[in-house]
Amino acid sequence: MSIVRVAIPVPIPQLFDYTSDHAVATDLGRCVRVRFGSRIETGVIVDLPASSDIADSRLRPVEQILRDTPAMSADWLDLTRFVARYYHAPIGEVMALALPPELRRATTVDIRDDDPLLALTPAGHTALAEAGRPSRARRQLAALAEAGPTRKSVARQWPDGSATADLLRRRWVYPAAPSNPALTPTPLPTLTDEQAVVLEAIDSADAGFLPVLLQGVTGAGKTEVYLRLAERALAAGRTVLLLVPEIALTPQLETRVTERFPHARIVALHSGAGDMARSRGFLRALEGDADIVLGTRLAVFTPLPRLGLIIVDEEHDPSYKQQEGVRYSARDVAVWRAHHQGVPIVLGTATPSLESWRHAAEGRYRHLRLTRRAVATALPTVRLIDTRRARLDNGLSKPLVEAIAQRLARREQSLIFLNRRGFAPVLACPSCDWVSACPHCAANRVVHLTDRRLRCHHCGFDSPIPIACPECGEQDLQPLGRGTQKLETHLAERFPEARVLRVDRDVARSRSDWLALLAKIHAGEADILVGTQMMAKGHDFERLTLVGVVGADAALYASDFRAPERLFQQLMQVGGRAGRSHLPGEVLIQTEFADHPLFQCLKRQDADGYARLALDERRQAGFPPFTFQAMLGADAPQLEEAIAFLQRARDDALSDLPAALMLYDAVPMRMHRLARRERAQLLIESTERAALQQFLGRWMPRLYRLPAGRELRWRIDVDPLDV
Ligand SMILES: Nc1ncnc2c1ncn2[C@@H]1O[C@H](COP(=O)(O)OP(=O)(O)OP(=O)(O)O)[C@@H](O)[C@H]1O
Ligand SMILES: [Zn+2]
Repeated sequence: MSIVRVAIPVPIPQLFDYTSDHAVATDLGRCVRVRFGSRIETGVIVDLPASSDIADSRLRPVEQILRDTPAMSADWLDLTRFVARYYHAPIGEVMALALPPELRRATTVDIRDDDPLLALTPAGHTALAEAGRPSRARRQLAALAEAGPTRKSVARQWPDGSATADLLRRRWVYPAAPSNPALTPTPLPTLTDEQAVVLEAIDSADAGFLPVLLQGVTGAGKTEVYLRLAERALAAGRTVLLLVPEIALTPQLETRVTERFPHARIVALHSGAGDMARSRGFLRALEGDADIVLGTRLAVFTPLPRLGLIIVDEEHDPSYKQQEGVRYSARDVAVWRAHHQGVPIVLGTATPSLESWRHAAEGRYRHLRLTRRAVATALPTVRLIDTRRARLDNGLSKPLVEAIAQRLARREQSLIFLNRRGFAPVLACPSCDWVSACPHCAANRVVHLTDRRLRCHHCGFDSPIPIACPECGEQDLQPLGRGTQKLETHLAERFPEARVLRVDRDVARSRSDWLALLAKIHAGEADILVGTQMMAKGHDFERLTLVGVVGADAALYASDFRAPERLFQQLMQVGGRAGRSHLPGEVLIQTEFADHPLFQCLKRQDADGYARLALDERRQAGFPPFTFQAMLGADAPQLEEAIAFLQRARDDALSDLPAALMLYDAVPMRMHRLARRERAQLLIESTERAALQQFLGRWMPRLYRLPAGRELRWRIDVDPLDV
């Protein structure tokens, strides 16, 4: 009988011991079914210790070790352990997050939904030419070379057929795509001088961990650099992990990658894919049956034997940070993973996060740049329209209206960026104090005119728009402010001849909606686009030459210290959609604060200038990246209860607080009520990351033992984004 130590997806930060009569060393990393309380759970075997602290008589036997699926590799176990340690999350919860749903449910996943043709890789041909020790694998390889591309099921029937999996593992053979004449690689574009320099710099670097910040202006051709790097990794028989911030960006990228590498095995993983597809992709990667894994944040947990390169596109994007459950940053985890496996990682962006920019400036990351666009001869010109002086007609200034009219006349596209969906952010009564507040959140409900409802964008609660004020009966309720629906209506009235298309989460509800919208825009079936940040990223529309920005000022003076950084990144990105091809682009930004340094940097499109400026401010204020933070959050039906818990946590911390640490007061969160729960926070700050980590390591176990009401929930967020 042996002891099996298991990580189980429960919110308790410990591992659990079971016994097994037949566990063997190769079961390490395997999924296992165990009884936990009265339930059966799927866990992962993380250790096979010689003994347990718990008496044998009290240990339960495992129900079943799932040997049909391969064990998780040691690398993968290290990865999840690191995430649990760094983010102070229970290891079982990290594994539950990292494992795909069907594995957690222990359903069988058939990853072989086809029976591929096997063919020799260049490495296979080399191996064949070398006079190696005769082995089953080499005999099978020779047979395959002789026969030409052969179905896997057929090759398995040959005398040395059992070595087929071995050949795949060694990358001597690969599943050739079906003989489809369309599947020839697209011709390579000639690299720009700057692209060539960047590739040279990464190539000439020693093999091993190499973090690169690739700062390239919008339209500089960063994707081409990624593809060339991937090509090299594939040629060396290594795999590539490519992360993107949004599901919306995966189809386009997948197409580009497939066109470039028609014979590579590409796995796309994102939350929009079904459970089964995700599970299949994960297992294929685990079994070494994927060359390129492409996906959003969660894909960072894909097991990848022979990992050779990691790319994080739009590294500054806040969606890399998970905001619930295990609050990890996929970008930061990716950097750790590259370091752990000793491979290069490329963080690409036009507007680096201040964290990454500082790492680069101080030499920890290699800073490579693309300063010119690949196709277009110039970056768009940026003009600021001072709305204190201009008269606005329905929120639009004269220069912006004229610029749109010009584009219409030239049959080019315009994009008006307004990062607020709905018709108006609030409905108000002119006669009394009534506003369309959400009864469950500390927020107003948004007027949605298309389906005539008031909807909370935080908890989803909605109801029909009232005909009269619920408080005083006034009939003339006023929608205040402006969202994309209202802007769309105005633009359609102002330009009756134009085809106006709104692109936000209300119209693009599903992935297929999105794809349909994108296809429409590409086909030139829209003249004026009204879009939220969904439109800001990554897209490349040939005839889009004007970007107008309205209603962006609020972020300048928001209480979140990161709001201006995000605004700058967003506006640079959305502006970067203009004039990417052969037509020159123009960006018009309406603002009341045209003299603000942020807008001045935008006007010059000076991401470095902005980074210096913002970092100076952060240094003076003692904010990250000059300090390191963790946030203890608590929520409960009553605010007092949440605060009281944090207060107890704070008192506990004070007994053990190192000098480098600073503890703030327990306070209500900025949005103190969400979905009927009151929320409070306690911020911990340190000038040294290690000191913060050590403290959290001691403090967290004590937090689990603090008295707390049944309704109270708490969580820790390391490197929080919203403070
Ligand atoms: N060397 C090249 N020769 C010709 N065209 C190129 C070259 N490199 C890139 N392109 C083209 O330039 C356009 C912009 O490239 P890409 O989309 O990779 O830019 P990007 O740097 O990722 O921009 P963004 O950050 O704005 O998304 C694309 O249409 C791409 O096909
Ligand atoms: Zn709500």
